Parts: sequence; C-alpha cells; structure tokens
Amino acid sequence: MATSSSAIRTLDKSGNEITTVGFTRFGFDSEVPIDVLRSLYLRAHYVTTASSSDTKEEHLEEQALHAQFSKGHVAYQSKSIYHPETQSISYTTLSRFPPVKLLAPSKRKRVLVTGGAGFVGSHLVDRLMVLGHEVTVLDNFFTGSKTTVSHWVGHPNFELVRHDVVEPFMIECDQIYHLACPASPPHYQFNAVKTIKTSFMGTLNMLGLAKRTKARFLISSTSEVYGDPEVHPQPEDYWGHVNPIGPRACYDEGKRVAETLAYGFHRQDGVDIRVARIFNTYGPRMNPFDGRVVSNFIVQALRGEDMTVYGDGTQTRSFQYIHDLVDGLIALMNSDETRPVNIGNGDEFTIGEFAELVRDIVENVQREDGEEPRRVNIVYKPMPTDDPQKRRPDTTRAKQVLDWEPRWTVRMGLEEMVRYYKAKMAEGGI
Ligand SMILES: O=c1ccn([C@@H]2O[C@H](COP(=O)(O)OP(=O)(O)O[C@H]3OC[C@@H](O)[C@H](O)[C@H]3O)[C@@H](O)[C@H]2O)c(=O)[nH]1
Repeated sequence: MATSSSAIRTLDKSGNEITTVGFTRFGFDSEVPIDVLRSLYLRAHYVTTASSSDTKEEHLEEQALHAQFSKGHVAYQSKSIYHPETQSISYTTLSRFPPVKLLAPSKRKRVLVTGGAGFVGSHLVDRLMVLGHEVTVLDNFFTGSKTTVSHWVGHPNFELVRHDVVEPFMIECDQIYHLACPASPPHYQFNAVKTIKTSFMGTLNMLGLAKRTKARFLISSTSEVYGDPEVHPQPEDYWGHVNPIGPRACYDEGKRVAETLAYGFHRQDGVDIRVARIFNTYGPRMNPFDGRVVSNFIVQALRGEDMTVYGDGTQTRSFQYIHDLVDGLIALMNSDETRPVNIGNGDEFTIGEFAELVRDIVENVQREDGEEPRRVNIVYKPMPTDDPQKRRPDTTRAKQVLDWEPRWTVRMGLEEMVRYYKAKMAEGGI
C-alpha cells in the first residue's frame, strides 16, 4: 500500500491554513480536524488483488491520490478486496471506526438527520459522529446513497433507517435536522408531485415529531424561495419572485410551504424551529450525475468532454463549500435565532466565468499529477425554463447572529472536489 502523504495544504480566504473545520458557538463545540473528515470521504473503497502489473500500478496511483489527503489515516480504510479476474468484491467493514469524542451524557445529543444519506446530510452526519453525538439517519435512498454513510454502520452511536418521510416516524430525539428532499433541478423535476409531497408531508410529519418530543427542529430551506429575484443580493426579508405553476414550483413552492408549516407549528404549538436558507453548495459526495452545474462541469472536464453552459452563461450563482455549510447549520441549530438565515458564500460568478474557472482548475490538478491536460470546449445549450438570472446571498444576518462567515475560497473547494472525483474515477466509481 502506498504510504505517500505529501498532504495538500488548503488556505482559507485570509491565507491561513485550514487544519480544522467548525468552532465553538452557543456552547456547542463543532470543531474537528479536516484530515479525519477527509479520511472518510477520500478513503479508497476497496483494495485490488493485483493479478497483473497494470492493475497494481493503477491501484498504487489511486492509493496515492487518497493518501495525499488523508495523511495516513489507513487505520480507518476499508479492507474490501476487488478481484479483477472475476470482477467481484469481497466486502468487509472498516478495519476501525475513526475515534469519536467521549461526551458527558448531558452534552451528548440524540440527533435525527432526515436525508442523512444525501450529499449535505452525510457530511453533517460525519461531523456529528466525530463530535460524539448519537445520530439516526432517515433516508429513502431516492437520491441519497447508503455508501455515503456506510462507514458508520455498526458504530454504537449510529443508526441507519430506510424510511420515506412522507410516512410518519416516531423516535426519541433532542434535535432534528430535516434535510430530506431531492435538491438538484433534474431530480426534483423528475417526479414533481412526489417532490412537493416530500416537502409538505415530510415536513408536516417531522414537525409533528418535534412537537411530540420537544426536539429542536431545523429545516433546510433554499435560496430558491427567492425565485428569480428582483432584489440583489437577497436578504432574508425579501419575499421572493416565484412562478407558482412553473417546472421549478414543486421545489421552490414546496420549500416555501415547508417554511410556512414550520412557523405555524412555532406560533401555535411552541415548536422550537430554525430555518436555514441554503444557497448553491458543492463538494465531495455530490452525485457526479445529479445534473447540477458544479458536478457536471468537473466530470465533463475530467473526461475530456464538452462543458455544457445553459443559455448564454450570463446568469450568476454564488458557490459555497460543504464544510462552510455544515458549520453554518450547526451554529444555527444551537443558536437562539428563529428567523430564517441565509447560509451561502457571496463569491458570485457568471456561469460562463465559472466554466472557465473549473476548466483551469481541472487542468492545474492534472498538471500537478504529472498528466498532460487536454483543453475541453465550452458549448452552449438551451436555458431551462424559469432558471434564475442572478443569485447571491446577503449573509449579514448569519454574520451578526451566528458569527458565521464562509472560510473556503471557491478555488480551494473546487480543487478538493476535482481530486475527489479523480480518485473516484481511478477507482472506477465514475
Ligand atoms: O450543465 C449545466 C448545469 C447547470 N447549468 C446552469 O448553472 C446554473 C446553476 O444550476 P444548478 O442546477 O447547479 O443549480 P440551481 O441554482 O439552478 O438550483 C439550485 O439552487 C439552490 C439549491 O437549493 C438547489 O441545490 C438547486 O435547486 C443554472 O443557471 C443552470 O442553468 C449549466 O449552465 N450547465
């Protein structure tokens, strides 16, 4: 097994090295070393029984890619074995779980994460687990995947339940992060009725649970509640500009009604609610084929395919890295703020500029890895109906009430995500 660990240095917006993510806010410590998290999302999923020298070389390369990040956390690597001759895998669990904090019972929370096997959910779960809490994941695996959290299966603090939130669910818990809902436009439009049903009935069921158990309830709302905004950047008191009958309505109107439900339960029944309006977020474990712009662009550039810009590429988005979002969600959950709070990064790009940035970063990473990059073309495709023209969060409230602001530059986050997809490709996962 390769032991190279020339770890990649990640610098934050002020030029300081990022070695940990999280912080202590409102008496809740969310800080964990970034290497431990990386060892979970950048770990190799299996080792190969090398029958040919070719396979062995490929495998060593792939191990080296993972090792660059995980600084030798090999103790937590899977020992599953891939047999190339028969194209089969002998699965094992992790050789050892990563250490989790030993918390006093008064500090240990029982946390329910709906949609915990999705992109955002799985990173939140990793963080809460390493911090020493008891975590239950509910997921119907429609867009989430068991593999995103399978490294915790069997841990005494962890439980994974296949369940669809449109059906009621009962459990004792202290905090509920309600994330369950497809989030990528092609996925949420695939079955529009199911999407709005998930937002409405799922949120109704989980608010009912919060009411019964007196758990604190955080809903993951979205920048899409602002629709195609006429105010820029978007503050939380902007009511939005949403087409109630368009193809995006199942998601944006669904999230708006979910917020309405949350405030209904808050006012009528005293449910302790938190509302996070999440802006475009990207990072490892995003499904490479979920159709959103960051995953599409990186996968296209890595495969040497044309990068598809929709419309003329003048529409804008502001992109936040997953660890900043998780910091913001945990800070909000543990704060006293019951008003909606935007969680997003203010670095705004036109989609045309963003395509060029992603292409440059992919080429740089390929060069650093000693490969000859092949310049891909940027091509233009029709603009989807009701695609918002501009989007940037006003994060004044998050700064004031949570003392939170994004630390990751878009470049740093993209580099890590490109390396993650590269490693997945080397492993045959893409
Ligand atoms: O291949 C692509 C994909 C997307 N795009 C464009 O890139 C922009 C961003 O598209 P995405 O699909 O990534 O995301 P959107 O901003 O449209 O929606 C997102 O908003 C916030 C979240 O709540 C959701 O995750 C998602 O709905 C859009 O203008 C889209 O048309 C491309 O130009 N090319």
